[in-house]
Amino acid sequence: MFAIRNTLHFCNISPIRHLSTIPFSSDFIFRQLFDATSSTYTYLLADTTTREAVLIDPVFEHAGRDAQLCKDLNLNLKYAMNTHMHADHITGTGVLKKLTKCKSVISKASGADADVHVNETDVVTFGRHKLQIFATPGHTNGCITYYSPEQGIAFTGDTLLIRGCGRTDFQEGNSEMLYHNVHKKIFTLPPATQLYPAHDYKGLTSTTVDEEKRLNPRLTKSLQEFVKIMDNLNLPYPKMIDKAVPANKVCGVFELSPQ
Ligand SMILES: N[C@@H](CCC(=O)N[C@@H](CSS)C(=O)NCC(=O)O)C(=O)O
Ligand SMILES: [Fe+2]
Repeated sequence: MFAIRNTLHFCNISPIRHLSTIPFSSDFIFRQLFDATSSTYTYLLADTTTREAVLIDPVFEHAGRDAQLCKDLNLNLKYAMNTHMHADHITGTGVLKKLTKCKSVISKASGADADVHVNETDVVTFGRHKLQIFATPGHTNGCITYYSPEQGIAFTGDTLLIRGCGRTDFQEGNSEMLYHNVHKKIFTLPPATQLYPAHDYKGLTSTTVDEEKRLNPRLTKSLQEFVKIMDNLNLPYPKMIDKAVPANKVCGVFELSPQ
C-alpha cells in the first residue's frame, strides 16, 4: 500500500477518494427495481415501523410486480410518484392506483394530472421518513429531484444520469436551465450523497455527488461547452414518445390495463 501511495504521489496522480456514505437507517427499506425495455429504475422506499411505502418512477408494465412486492413485504403503498412526465415509457401510477390504495404524485410544473401536485420545498412523508423536493427543470420543465438528507440519497430522475444527463431537445427542455439546476441544487449536496437516476443504459446503478462533480463528461464543462454538447447529441426520439407523453399527461387516471 505504501509503495502504491508513494508511486501515485510521485506521478502527481491523486489516489481515488473513498467518501464514506451514510448507512441507511435500520427502519428504512430501499429497493432498486429495473425495466429492461426502457432501462428505467423504479425505487421502493418504506418505513419498517408504520409499513408506509412510496414508489418513485414506476413503469406501467411492472405495476403488478411492484404491487406484489409491497404485499410480500407487508407494505402499504402511500404514493406512486414520478420525477417527471416520461417520454420513453408509460408510468405505472395509474395502474398502481387501481391495484393499491396509493395516490399519484408529480410536480405541478409538469402539467400532468395527479392526486398530489408538488412544488419546490414541499416534503413527501412516509412513516417518519421524508423526501424533500427540489425543482430541477431542464430535461423537462417539470423535473423534480427527491432528496433524503437523513439517508444521504437523492433521486434525480433524468436531470442527472450517471456520467450523463437528460436530453433537452423536447418537452420544453432547456440545457442552460439543466446546467444551472444541477450545479446549484445537486452538486451543492454533501459530496457523499448517493444519486439514483431514472435510467442507466450501461448497467450502472448509482453514483455520488463527488463522482459526478469530478467525472461527468458533460456537466464538468463550462456552460457554453455544455450547451454545445447538448445541441449536438443527435439522439433519435424515444420510440414510445407519441404514446407515452399523452398517457403520462393523465398519469393518475390512466385507463389501460397492464398486458
Ligand atoms: N432509446 C431510448 C431513449 C433514450 C433516451 O432518449 N433517453 C433519455 C431519457 S428517457 S426521456 C435521455 O435523456 N437520454 C440522454 C442520453 O444522453 O442518452 C428509447 O427509444 O426509448
Ligand atoms: Fe425523461
